[in-house]
Amino acid sequence: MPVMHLDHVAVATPDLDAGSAPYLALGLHPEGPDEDVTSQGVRVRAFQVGETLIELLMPTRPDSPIAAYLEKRGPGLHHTAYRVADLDAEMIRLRGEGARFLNDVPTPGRAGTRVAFLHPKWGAGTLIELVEHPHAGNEI
Ligand SMILES: C[C@@H](C(=O)O)C(=O)SCCNC(=O)CCNC(=O)[C@H](O)C(C)(C)COP(=O)(O)OP(=O)(O)OC[C@H]1O[C@@H](n2cnc3c(N)ncnc32)[C@H](O)[C@@H]1OP(=O)(O)O
Ligand SMILES: [Co+2]
Repeated sequence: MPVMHLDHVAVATPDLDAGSAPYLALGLHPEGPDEDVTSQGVRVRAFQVGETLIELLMPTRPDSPIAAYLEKRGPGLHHTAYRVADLDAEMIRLRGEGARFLNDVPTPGRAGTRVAFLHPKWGAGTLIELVEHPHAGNEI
């Protein structure tokens, strides 16, 4: 089995600057400019830690899942995301294992990725995301 990589750990925050303070103090630097991911209603600021990113997520509209999360639970850890080579194949495989995806088909994520989310009940209390990065032969 190939080793699976932790793509990112996402943290919900009402304010990217306030949410950045601990990571800046730790000596991390933002990866490029903030990015709006309109399909999810979030603005993302990413900090690289080894092969993994810490992604701060701020809601950009009231119906954003992050707005709902902040309302219910306040700022904090929101999800973990795992890198897969072929998201469509992985969704079919996991559905065969009884997995419950929140989206029927992959949706656009940050940095040209395609992503899919699994229900927190299936994730034993945590929201899990799968991420496919663009690669050769996969560009539109
Ligand atoms: C930018 C992109 C990228 O990576 O590139 C992103 O990540 S965008 C990241 C933002 N996008 C997303 O999160 C999209 C997928 N998320 C969603 O569809 C939603 O947020 C849900 C996960 C379905 C939760 O919505 P909502 O709370 O309205 O649904 P619900 O009331 O049915 O929740 C079901 C149960 O899951 C719990 N729950 C909700 N959010 C949770 C979370 N983040 N971690 C752990 N548990 C969570 C609720 O408290 C509830 O538990 P109880 O039943 O025990 O009360
Ligand atoms: Co994510």
